[in-house]
Amino acid sequence: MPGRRSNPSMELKRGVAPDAFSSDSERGFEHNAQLKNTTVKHFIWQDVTVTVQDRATKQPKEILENVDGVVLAGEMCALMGPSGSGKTTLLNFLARRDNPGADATGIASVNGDALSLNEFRKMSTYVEQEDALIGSLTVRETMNFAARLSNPGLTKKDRIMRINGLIDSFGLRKQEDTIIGTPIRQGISGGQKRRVSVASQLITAPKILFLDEPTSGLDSAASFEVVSFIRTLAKQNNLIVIASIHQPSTQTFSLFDKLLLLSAGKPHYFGAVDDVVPYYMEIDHPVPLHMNPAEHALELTNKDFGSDPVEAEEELSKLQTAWSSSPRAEAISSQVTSHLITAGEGKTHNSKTSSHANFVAVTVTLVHRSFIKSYRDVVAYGIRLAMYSCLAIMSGTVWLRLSPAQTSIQPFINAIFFGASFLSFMAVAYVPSFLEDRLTFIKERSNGLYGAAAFTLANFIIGLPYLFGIALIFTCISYWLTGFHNTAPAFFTFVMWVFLDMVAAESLVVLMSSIFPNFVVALALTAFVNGLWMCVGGFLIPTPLLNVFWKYVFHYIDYQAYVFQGLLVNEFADRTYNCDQNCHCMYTTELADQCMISGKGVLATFGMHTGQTGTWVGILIGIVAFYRLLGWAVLAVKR
Ligand SMILES: Nc1ncnc2c1ncn2[C@@H]1O[C@H](COP(=O)(O)OP(=O)(O)OP(=O)(O)O)[C@@H](O)[C@H]1O
Repeated sequence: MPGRRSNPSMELKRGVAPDAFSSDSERGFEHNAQLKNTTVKHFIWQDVTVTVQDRATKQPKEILENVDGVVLAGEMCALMGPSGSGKTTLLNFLARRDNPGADATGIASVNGDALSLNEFRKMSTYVEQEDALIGSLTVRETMNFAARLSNPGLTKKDRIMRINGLIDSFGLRKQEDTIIGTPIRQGISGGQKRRVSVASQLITAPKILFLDEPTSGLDSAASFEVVSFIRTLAKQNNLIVIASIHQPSTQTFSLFDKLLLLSAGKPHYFGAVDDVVPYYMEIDHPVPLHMNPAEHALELTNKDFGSDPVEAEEELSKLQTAWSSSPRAEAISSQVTSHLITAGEGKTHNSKTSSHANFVAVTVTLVHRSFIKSYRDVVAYGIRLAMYSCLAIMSGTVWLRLSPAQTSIQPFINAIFFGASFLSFMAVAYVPSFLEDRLTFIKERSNGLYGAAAFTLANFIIGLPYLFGIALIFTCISYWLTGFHNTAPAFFTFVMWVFLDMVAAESLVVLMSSIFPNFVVALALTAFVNGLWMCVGGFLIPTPLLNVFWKYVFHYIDYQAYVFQGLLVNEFADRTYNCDQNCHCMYTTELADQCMISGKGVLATFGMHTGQTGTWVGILIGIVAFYRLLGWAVLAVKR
């Protein structure tokens, strides 16, 4: 119907919910058949109580007390309450997400069934408050990767159909090829980002949708728009939506069907949004004329800023008693109980068609996604490539065209040490990029998309070609400028050592940032550890002189030491250097009578011998594997 096509955002600004103005075909719902919920009739929770240990008194403290609720298919329920009232705690309980340090009791059931976590995860999804989107991907790519990660078994045709349906349903057609946005590249708006977040979670066709503050950070027009799109989809497909929400405008509030109002962990209202005004009338706290009922409810339950805390506490207690003793609360309680009793007649069956995420397919998808990110996002590798190129030019021009004379021996050694340790040191530039990827991983793992193994493997694989490229460019620039051993095998051996050095340095960054996922801490500790490796690596103090503690505890596990040794052997093993005109030799070797110094003799002063390159490469690969495996274990265990 081309004549009727309307611009959703314009309509929304005029305050019309999307379902009121556009047909299914216009908004892409004909592609969304898979979203239809035909199995889940209701979602119920009863007597939900969550206890934590009070930090001050060390006594158990209830942060949620006997909360009940029921949401039927096609309904949207808002969780509201002042800050700290327990909204997130309840949402986490309902969505069966971990809340470390909290003990929870109560029932949360789908059609009255106690589903296994696996079954429940398949039919529900949780959209976090903060968007876990990758800034350098376009809207369509984001949806595509979400589909591939959550449902690797889906055919390409089905995947494209689902994506098209959701892109249309969420009014993102015009932005489908726009990137989400990075700190240096403008992308889509905040409201559109929220829509992409929700849409990408819906690709798994969940029947129950949990949203943690879907409108946070948005202005009221954008909030209304986001909630409208969700409502339309929920109504069209009979989905259950439960969303915590802060201070909705009257318009946004009216898009919800039900409200659960909490204060200090206790219920203050549960029921239809339309009944909020009558309820407050019944308890003698009528909503003032022209006032937003949501605002009124929040004002009554928020006593944080009252002048008299004791009076405020009493007032709150009266309001809570008014609710718990009201016939409405009783009706809800019996409705919940009756739903639970009648359950079991029609057991829930998971209608989702997705197969279990296949490890190889998921890893390939993650590598593909990281690849796009790595070439579009200069922070990931672009800046580092530029930095290492500058470093190579600097190193090559500082140690410029060293002659094969004995006076060049020390500068050669210095150039090797500088190259090996500074390259390792500068790997800290990878910390921000890894922390960003880790955050995406944490959020996607919480939604059951993939685990630490796939993430670790993909992260390792995607780094290799870039690190090899950096090693090659660094060597190409600096190798001949400095005048290192001029043979092809020596050149490629140099590339290999620089590459292995960078792989090990990046693995260390991954390990440190996994243990301490904080930018400053990870950066400081990685720099500290690299500083330690520099000290005990054999250059600043020859290994034979290093005291036993540092030698036996750290030197042998120092990846920089193997790189330094490898590069020294590569440079000196097959070269000779001229002594001065008077045949005074700085190093006495077997070639002294020819007024020359053998490179092997130089190595001997460092306590090094040739013929061990293979062993050192093996050890270095072992260290890389150790860092990566430990990093994987940390990610797997730490939640
Ligand atoms: N694991 C925990 N250990 C100790 N206290 C906790 C824990 N989880 C939540 N709390 C406390 O319980 C209370 C409710 O927290 P919750 O995050 O659910 O509130 P909220 O309504 O979502 O708040 P906001 O709107 O500010 O996000 C807060 O006082 C919080 O500090």
